Amino acid sequence: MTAKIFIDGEHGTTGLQIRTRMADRRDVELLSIPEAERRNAAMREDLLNSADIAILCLPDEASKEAVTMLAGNNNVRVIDTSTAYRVDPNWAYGFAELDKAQADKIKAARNVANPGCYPTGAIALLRPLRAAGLLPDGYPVSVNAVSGYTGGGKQLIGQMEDASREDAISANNFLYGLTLKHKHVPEMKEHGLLDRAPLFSPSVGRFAQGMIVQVPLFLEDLKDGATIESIHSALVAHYAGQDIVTVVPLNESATLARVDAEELVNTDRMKLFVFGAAGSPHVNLVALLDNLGKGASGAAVQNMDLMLSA
Ligand SMILES: NC(=O)C1=CN([C@@H]2O[C@H](COP(=O)(O)OP(=O)(O)OC[C@H]3O[C@@H](n4cnc5c(N)ncnc54)[C@H](OP(=O)(O)O)[C@@H]3O)[C@@H](O)[C@H]2O)C=CC1
Ligand SMILES: CC(=O)N[C@@H](CCC(=O)OP(=O)(O)O)C(=O)O
Repeated sequence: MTAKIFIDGEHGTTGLQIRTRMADRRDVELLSIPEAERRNAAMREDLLNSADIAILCLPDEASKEAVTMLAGNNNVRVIDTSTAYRVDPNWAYGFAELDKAQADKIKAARNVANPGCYPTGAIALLRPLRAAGLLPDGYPVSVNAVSGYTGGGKQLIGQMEDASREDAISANNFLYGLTLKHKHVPEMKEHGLLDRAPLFSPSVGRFAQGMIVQVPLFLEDLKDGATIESIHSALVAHYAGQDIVTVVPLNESATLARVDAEELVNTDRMKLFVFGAAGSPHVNLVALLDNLGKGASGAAVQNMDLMLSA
């Protein structure tokens, strides 16, 4: 039996990429809304309630509205790509590699909150170190990141690509979130198992897709005896047995002169690096991903596949 999938927001950036990923699939039937009707609430409600899985690719408020439209219908499972439910205990967090039990939680879940792009990188780096006891309580975590401009959806894409717009952005690289209150901070804290909110500073570059997330650490403030090798080993052990998140060997990362934010564009994978010289007091943890791949649409399709495999 083919599963019926409705992508609410299918004509937006994340929705379109999910549609593209499903284009050749015979095991799913895509229910579709014409672009001109994308905000037609009655049509959306009808399609949402006709699906086996609804994938919400909408702003937070519209996602909440969609969930309300599904109230009382126990037949529809939901994957939400917005920020609305990512720290809600009633929703499974859609990062399958979070720990050994998470993929099964997603398989069995009625509602799945797809992770944010930046948190995917940050949590991937931090959670294994917290779980292994290497990152002590109270450690002041900083997360610095750069995203391709598609991370800001249709609005930012227009501002970056159409110089004739009144609100066009001419910068090639800019910092934002300057109040340090980005909507992804609670999610990083919760699923990174942190006891203090991380200091998160995001930025955007003039490239469409791609992302680098950095977490610099001072070894002398970690658990006694923590080294670049023990940190790397904790990541390797955590991600053993799957092929979506790769931990780059230390001898390989030691030879690199640079990390290209676009290296994994149009893939659904993520690479993790541990940089630093032997004997140095500092390490820099780095996650490399496509903000629209493992950071959004690729993860949504991975979660859908897990749910369909239940
Ligand atoms: N882009 C990325 O890298 C990532 C995005 N996300 C999340 O995915 C969600 C979608 O983002 P993104 O695809 O980037 O955004 P876009 O703005 O590109 O697309 C959103 C789509 O939703 C539609 N929409 C907006 N409001 C409503 C509404 N009330 N009813 C029906 N449709 C509506 C928009 O229509 P219209 O054109 O009329 O505005 C548009 O088609 C957001 O929650 C975002 O935070 C998550 C991870 C990464
Ligand atoms: C470059 C850019 O603007 N990025 C977005 C985050 C993109 C994303 O991950 O969306 P979610 O919030 O749904 O996770 C931002 O900082 O608001």
